[in-house]
Amino acid sequence: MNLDELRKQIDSIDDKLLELLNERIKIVQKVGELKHKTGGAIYRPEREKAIIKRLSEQNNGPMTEAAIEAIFLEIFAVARNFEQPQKVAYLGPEGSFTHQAAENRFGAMSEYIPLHSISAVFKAVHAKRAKFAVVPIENNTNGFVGETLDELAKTDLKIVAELYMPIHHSFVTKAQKLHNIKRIYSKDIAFNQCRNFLMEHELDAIEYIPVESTSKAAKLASQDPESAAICSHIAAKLYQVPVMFENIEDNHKNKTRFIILSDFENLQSGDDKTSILARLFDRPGSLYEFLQSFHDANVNLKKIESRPAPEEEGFDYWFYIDFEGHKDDPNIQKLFKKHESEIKYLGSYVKNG
Ligand SMILES: C=C(O[C@@H]1C=C(C(=O)O)C=C[C@H]1O)C(=O)O
Repeated sequence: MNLDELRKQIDSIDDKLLELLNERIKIVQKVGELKHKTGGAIYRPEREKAIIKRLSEQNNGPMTEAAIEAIFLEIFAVARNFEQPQKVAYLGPEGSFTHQAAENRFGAMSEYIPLHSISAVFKAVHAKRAKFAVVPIENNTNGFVGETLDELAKTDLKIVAELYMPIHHSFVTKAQKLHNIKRIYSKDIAFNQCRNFLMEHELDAIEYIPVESTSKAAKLASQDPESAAICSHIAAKLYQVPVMFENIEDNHKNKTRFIILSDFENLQSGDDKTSILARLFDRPGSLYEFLQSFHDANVNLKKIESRPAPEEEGFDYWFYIDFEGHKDDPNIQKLFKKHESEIKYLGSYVKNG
């Protein structure tokens, strides 16, 4: 078959796909009307997860599970906007890794509000200027993000989803040759994460200019042809600076975990994670006794991080804890009842890593 014939076949499949997508959206709109009457949440990650799982199980290829997920996450994100326009606040600026994480879940059609600090992102959702907040919570090289933990201690918003994103850095420049570059813009952390690359390319002797974000670095590099930036792919695209080298980070397993918060709670998906803050008395054995209850309830702990409670008197600590299961699981309900006065519930959400 020749190219024209093959393309004709593609066109006719696209016609059918479009018709089916329109039919799907019409039904989604009816779901939206029902939710509007009952006050139900528009974003239902546990339902989306179930759809992807069902499709992946019956899939005969050549589409992979990752391909199914990529396409359907965008379909869901578009669909939600037909139930109600979706506004998403995230830690900016535009082109940041958090922006990438937000677009992964909320797609091309949602409205995005970049904000300059994590606390501003929380505030925007409290003030109902946005429905969702997207912020980083931890990175496998740099640890927990303190400002996010502090905001979690104060907020009534709930974590409704998590996602892990590989953090890749690109070396971008308008210069034609490496030896024409006189300075490099980036964020402190990013310079650190790319040390080997900088040394190997003999770029360790030129000027490094740290700026507050990697996307600002890309912007500066777009205005200065004798410079380069270390930034994300999305920032390079945004400011139209050519990529000279990709994936220049020392640790290719560099990953950041992001959380999405909103003003509703998820139902059980069967494969959930729950996050809490536990405020424990400053006395011997209090953490041990608290964790013993998790063991007794057969709950698998995933993470624990201590944090001084800033507004409390004395030396009380908050412990941020992630564990497997959902708030409505009977064993976890029992555990919550037993430790009611010590626990601040932060949310149950589909486990993603
Ligand atoms: C249509 C719904 O609303 C949203 C859109 C979905 C979809 O496009 O299938 C799935 C879950 C929700 O995030 C629903 O809740 O079923």
